[in-house]
Amino acid sequence: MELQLALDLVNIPEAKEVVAEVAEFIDIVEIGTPVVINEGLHAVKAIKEAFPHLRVLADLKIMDAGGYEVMKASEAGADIITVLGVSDDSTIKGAVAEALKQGKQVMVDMINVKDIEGRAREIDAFGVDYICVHSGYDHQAEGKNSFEELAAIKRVVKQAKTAVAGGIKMETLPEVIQANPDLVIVGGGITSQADKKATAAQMNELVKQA
Ligand SMILES: O=C([C@H](O)CO)[C@H](O)[C@H](O)COP(=O)(O)O
Repeated sequence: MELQLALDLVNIPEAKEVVAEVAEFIDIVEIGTPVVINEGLHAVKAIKEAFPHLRVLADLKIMDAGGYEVMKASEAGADIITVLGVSDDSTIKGAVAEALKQGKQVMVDMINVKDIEGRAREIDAFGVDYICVHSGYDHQAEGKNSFEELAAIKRVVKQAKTAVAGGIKMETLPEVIQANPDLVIVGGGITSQADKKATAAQMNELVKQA
């Protein structure tokens, strides 16, 4: 099981500071959608250059032009790029084809997908690398999480790795780990803590034991 740190509410210098603090305890660093909106793909480039040993995920949440956007994120140094599960099949297939060409990986974010099992089964057949269930900020504000959805994709996904994101904290991490995803994604659960390094270290220990 691996741990991904999501950076959402920072600029490039702040992102570098946080990653420097926790780098030894994470496998993947995510340049979150708000960071890409504010800073562009420069943020991906800056983090990859500063931390070449870490895999960098560009959370573009691609909805259209899958091949082109995967190409641009790849040029910036992203190792993994996100595409939305609600997007057209052709968008996901285009993203996968381009990622294969570039030696990169595609993660499908299932945010707001209604038929999680059915869509995960379809998307798994497209050859994506990760399928991620995700409670976004707006869902989290309504007290929701994606833990049941994780169990649902675990039932049907045969080829892709499974991932879970959205509001995961130290207190909820054991429940998440029990469902046995391949990748756990944590943003605020680390970045909002006074001691980010200690929190990332504890989370890493739990994740690696699983
Ligand atoms: O993808 C995310 C969200 O939609 C904002 O772009 C976050 O990276 C993801 O939810 C993980 O962050 P936390 O919910 O703070 O753990």
